[in-house]
Amino acid sequence: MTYLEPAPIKDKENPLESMMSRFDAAVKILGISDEMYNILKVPARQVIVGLPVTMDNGKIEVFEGYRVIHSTILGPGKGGIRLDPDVTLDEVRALAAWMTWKCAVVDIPYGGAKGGIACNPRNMSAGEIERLMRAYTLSMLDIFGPDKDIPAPDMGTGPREMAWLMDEYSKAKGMTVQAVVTGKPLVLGGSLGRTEATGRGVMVSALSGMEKLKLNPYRATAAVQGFGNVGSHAAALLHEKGVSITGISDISGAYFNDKGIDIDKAMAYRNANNGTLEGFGGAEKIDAEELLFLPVDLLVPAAKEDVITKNNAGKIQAKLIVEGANGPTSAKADDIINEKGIMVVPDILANAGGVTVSYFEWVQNRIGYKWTLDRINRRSDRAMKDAFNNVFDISQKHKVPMRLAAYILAIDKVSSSYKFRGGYG
Ligand SMILES: NC(=O)C1=CN([C@@H]2O[C@H](COP(=O)(O)OP(=O)(O)OC[C@H]3O[C@@H](n4cnc5c(N)ncnc54)[C@H](OP(=O)(O)O)[C@@H]3O)[C@@H](O)[C@H]2O)C=CC1
Ligand SMILES: O=C(O)CCC(=O)C(=O)O
Repeated sequence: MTYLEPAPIKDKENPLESMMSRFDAAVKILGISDEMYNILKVPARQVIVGLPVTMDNGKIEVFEGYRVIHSTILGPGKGGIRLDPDVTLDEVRALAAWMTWKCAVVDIPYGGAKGGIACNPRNMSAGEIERLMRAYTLSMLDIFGPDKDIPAPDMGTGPREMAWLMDEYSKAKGMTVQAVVTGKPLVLGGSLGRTEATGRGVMVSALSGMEKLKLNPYRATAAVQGFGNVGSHAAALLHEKGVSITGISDISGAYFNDKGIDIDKAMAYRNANNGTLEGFGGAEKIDAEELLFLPVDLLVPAAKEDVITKNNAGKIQAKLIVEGANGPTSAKADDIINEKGIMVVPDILANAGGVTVSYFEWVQNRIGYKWTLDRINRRSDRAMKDAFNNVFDISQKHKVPMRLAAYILAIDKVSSSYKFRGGYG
């Protein structure tokens, strides 16, 4: 085959390599042409910007920001913005491609995009973050747009940052443009249910997986890595469905209680404690990585990518892994996990509840109407359940794990849409 070479990769387990390795495997099963392979592989647009920001001490610091639009074949680019010191262009490229596949898996009319700024929001004041977000938005004025590319929250960002983005974009355009961004505060056109949406989709995926494995949620135990937007809501909603959450973690470490952790208490503690679980008294503090190896039925990695690797996958005891984070399992760990017979509901399916409700937010902004929470939850639960069943059926048909099945579904959909549209230039 005459495939374009991927960008040089220093770290052998980086997320772009992991994404490409699954993409390659699915492409082989689908028998996609070399030309289509290259069309789907190379991002449609990659933007790198320098962002000078006046810090509180009066000095100017320059941050590097990225936006990658992987594909607009199914619709406008869609994907969150990440603030994290580890952000790199390769990471954003992988995350953007995952958005393309994710939107195709849950059947929403979007392409895939992602943004990131290399910075440490934990060490920045609200004012510094606001100036950074506004600078980023101004530098992306020609990229963003309700019909072009619609950002949303990801690690390190939430409704507050989306409000600043909407405001800056709207001022530059001379009118209020709600639909340019999703995950906004409710008063600015945010949607009911968006805050919990990703965690809720994780819960629906976990219950669907448990059903296939004949695990009773009322007798099941779970460990959740990451206690931010995705992890904390996933833990709370699983707890509500009867699952005993025996392990949780954030950057401060991991916390274990074999009788089950009171998740409401943990959330209240974190909210009152500057966003961290440090010092949480409802559980014993254990080594952070040990959380992955706890004797639980369900493991939900909901922090960041490449936490499950070839070096530690062998120690996982869970029967079911539901990926709340994007790319938490490196491609090199897949075989080990598959050999152990662990069922994995992959990221591009399991965490798609967030973008699904983002899509509902965008629809509501465009029709100028608000839906009830009940309507939103029913529709997103159904979208998640349908997507789970579609992926499960493909995995049975091709006798492949759920991850590969999800890529097959997505790549088939995007490539056939491209063929119908034509216009190869
Ligand atoms: N927000 C969304 O709607 C969606 C998010 N995702 C993905 O889910 C993941 C989490 O995102 P989100 O919840 O929004 O991000 P948040 O920033 O809200 O939360 C991230 C959480 O992970 C914790 N964390 C970071 N590094 C580690 C580590 N090494 N070990 C344990 N915990 C760690 C953070 O701890 P601390 O707070 O102490 O820093 C925090 O609790 C990301 O992969 C994101 O791409 C996917 C789909 C949608
Ligand atoms: O809500 C969205 O539009 C995107 C969320 C996101 O970044 C993701 O699913 O990884």
